[in-house]
Amino acid sequence: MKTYQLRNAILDLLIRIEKDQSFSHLLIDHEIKSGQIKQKDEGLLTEVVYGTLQREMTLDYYLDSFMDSKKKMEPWVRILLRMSLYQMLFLDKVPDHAIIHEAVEIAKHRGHRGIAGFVNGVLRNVQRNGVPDTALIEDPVSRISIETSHPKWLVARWTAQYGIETTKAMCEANVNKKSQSIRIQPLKISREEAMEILKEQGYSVIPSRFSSQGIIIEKGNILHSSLFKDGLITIQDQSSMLVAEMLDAKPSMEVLDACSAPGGKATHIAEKMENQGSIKAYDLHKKKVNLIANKAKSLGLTIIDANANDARKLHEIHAAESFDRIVVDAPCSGLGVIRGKPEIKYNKNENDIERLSEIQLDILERVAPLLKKDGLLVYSTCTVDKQENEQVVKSFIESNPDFEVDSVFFEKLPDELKASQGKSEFGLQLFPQNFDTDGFFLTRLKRKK
Ligand SMILES: C[S@@+](CC[C@H](N)C(=O)[O-])C[C@H]1O[C@@H](n2cnc3c(N)ncnc32)[C@H](O)[C@@H]1O
Repeated sequence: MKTYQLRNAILDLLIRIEKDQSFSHLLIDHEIKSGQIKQKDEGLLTEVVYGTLQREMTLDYYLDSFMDSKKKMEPWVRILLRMSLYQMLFLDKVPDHAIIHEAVEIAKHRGHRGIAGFVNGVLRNVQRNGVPDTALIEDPVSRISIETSHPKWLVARWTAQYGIETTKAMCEANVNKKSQSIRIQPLKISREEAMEILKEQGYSVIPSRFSSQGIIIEKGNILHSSLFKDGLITIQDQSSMLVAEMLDAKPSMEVLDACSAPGGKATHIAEKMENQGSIKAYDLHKKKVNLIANKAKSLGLTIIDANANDARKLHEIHAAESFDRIVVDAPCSGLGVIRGKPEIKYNKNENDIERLSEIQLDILERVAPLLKKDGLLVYSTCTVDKQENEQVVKSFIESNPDFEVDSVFFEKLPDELKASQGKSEFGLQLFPQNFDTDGFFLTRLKRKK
């Protein structure tokens, strides 16, 4: 694919993401799987699409200093300017003059000579004069907001919860790359064998410190590995692997996964149970239930029974005290996975957090009676917001005195997490800046005897 066509494809993707409010990672995966993009171009496509989205507010701040903000502009022209500027400022793969030349060509074909001239003018201006110095923004919250492209309300909220230094580190981590991680299917392959094969296939890999099944991919796109195609591994963030590690489900146990799709944690738990016992997996959305069944099938796991249902209604079909283990991997704002899904930071608001925290508590309250006495329940989210995490657990414990945060949970954590900044009496908060993981919260509750 010529670079001009590649950049046109990138522009198309960015336009679709903005117009349809689509998830970037799904569209990128779809584009790559469509076979339209050469393997050698995948890296650049992914980098420019993610990078442009990640840095959108910063790029707009720069662009607005070169343009009359009242000038009406078609949305695709701004997106073209953003992606060109992103490449000029944050990538050193292509010289500026080539980036500007291609942007002008695209503008000419999509629009007309006038637009091409405008695009040329703005980008040449940046090339000549550089961009404004954000260090001059005095208010620290506004500065972090512009420099790391996070909405101001979010920076202010995190600052109130964690302080300015942690917030700055978190926002900076969110605009930088994270390594991919995978989990082996231990009933089919050992971690050592998988790592050997991956090295032979040209990947750079290291073992995860958080799960004996985890491998971190430092270089290479795992979607192309035969291990993935053969169902020997599954893609999962290291933080998510902690859920099954901490659930401590044994073969032959009865397990409930109340919010299960697409089945990342349910399949991990089934592997830990050596595919013996039973896992009842539910998700509110019917069409997502297939994802659980397909994932289980591809990994050769048969103990997962996946069905559509509302976690808040499971007491209608399951008797009280019928499960040894329960997982509530709750629907959440996703503010911990901004690195992989940058649109989240622009689309979510404080009302969403409020609404979600009520749903999370409701799910916990309704599912909890299904746990046997002395049983364990893991509550987790992929967000860093205290209201969805610590606050939910605190409220739950206050109104359910037969449950307590299990002290053994803290003893079982990997050593470096035991001493980590995110530990509190309610559980463990992982931040994206600390261990190359997603932002993730988990805790383990025990039902007293
Ligand atoms: C964080 S995701 C779960 C991820 C999954 N545990 C995994 O590891 O692959 C939360 C899931 O909860 C589902 N959900 C939302 N509200 C629900 C409800 N009231 N009952 C059951 N599932 C719900 C969503 O459809 C979503 O798939």
